[in-house]
Amino acid sequence: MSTLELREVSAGYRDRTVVSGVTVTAGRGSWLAIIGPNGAGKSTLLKAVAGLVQCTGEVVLDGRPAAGLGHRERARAVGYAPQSPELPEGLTVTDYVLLGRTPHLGPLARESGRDLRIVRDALARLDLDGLAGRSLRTLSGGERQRAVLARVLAQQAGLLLLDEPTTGLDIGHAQALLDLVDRLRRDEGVTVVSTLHDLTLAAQYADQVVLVDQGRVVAAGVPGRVLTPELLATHYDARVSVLTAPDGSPVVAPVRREVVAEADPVSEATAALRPDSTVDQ
Ligand SMILES: Nc1ncnc2c1ncn2[C@@H]1O[C@H](COP(=O)(O)OP(=O)(O)OP(=O)(O)O)[C@@H](O)[C@H]1O
Repeated sequence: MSTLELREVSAGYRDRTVVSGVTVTAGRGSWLAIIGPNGAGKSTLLKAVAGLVQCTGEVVLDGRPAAGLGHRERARAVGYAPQSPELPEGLTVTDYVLLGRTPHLGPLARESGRDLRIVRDALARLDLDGLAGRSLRTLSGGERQRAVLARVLAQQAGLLLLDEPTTGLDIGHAQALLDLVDRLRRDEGVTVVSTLHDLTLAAQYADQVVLVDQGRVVAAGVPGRVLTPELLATHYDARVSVLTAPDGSPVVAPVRREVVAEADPVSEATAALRPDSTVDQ
């Protein structure tokens, strides 16, 4: 299982750097949540760890520079679930989840009984056994999202990179998924790095939160240190209160802008026409 260290990692696209100088460590079995406003560079940072965008600095897995790992070795070590995956056409859910076993297959690339058992287990864990034979194309958004996560689980990597894993999931499936990932890290020491827009969920599941704005880490630490009304106002331009859940974790509650009642000329005119609107002198 994996410890992840990022040392001064910068990454981007063509000539544009969108992540700059990120240094952070996620210990074995820990959960690191990357938060930040839209376009801050969260997905790009995950892609840099997955080896999908060019980056400078060092990505170190269990003390070994990831750049030195072969393609299959890196795929066995790192499971990545993108935010908006492009799903291959014409595959059933089972065939798709089997793709997660690709880095483990032998030279003849035939899956074994063990691979099939792992796939069935991943499908069951994500409540997909009833959809195993369905074409991917016919799944709802939330079902597709769960299929993507089942593929990543079937990969059995020591480091999971989950980009907005609860997108499109109802609250029950979102909780079930985060609970499942939480069990994996507690029972099997899997290390989790996820982006999460739901800051309350980030506070509940992550033991370390990193706030990224314009590609740079602007705050990091335990959820209670990072999820403050001041930091969220500065970096998200958001009005929030931070409450405390019964288990002591922070709950980030948006605060609606106060609506100042304005005189409504149309209702005033209508009221004036009603017979009972005349005021006794
Ligand atoms: N393939 C790409 N080519 C060029 N620029 C890109 C590409 N992908 C992302 N960007 C740009 O990089 C910046 C960071 O994008 P990124 O997707 O990492 O942000 P994010 O924090 O994950 O945002 P969100 O919360 O909206 O998902 C954005 O300005 C985005 O437009």
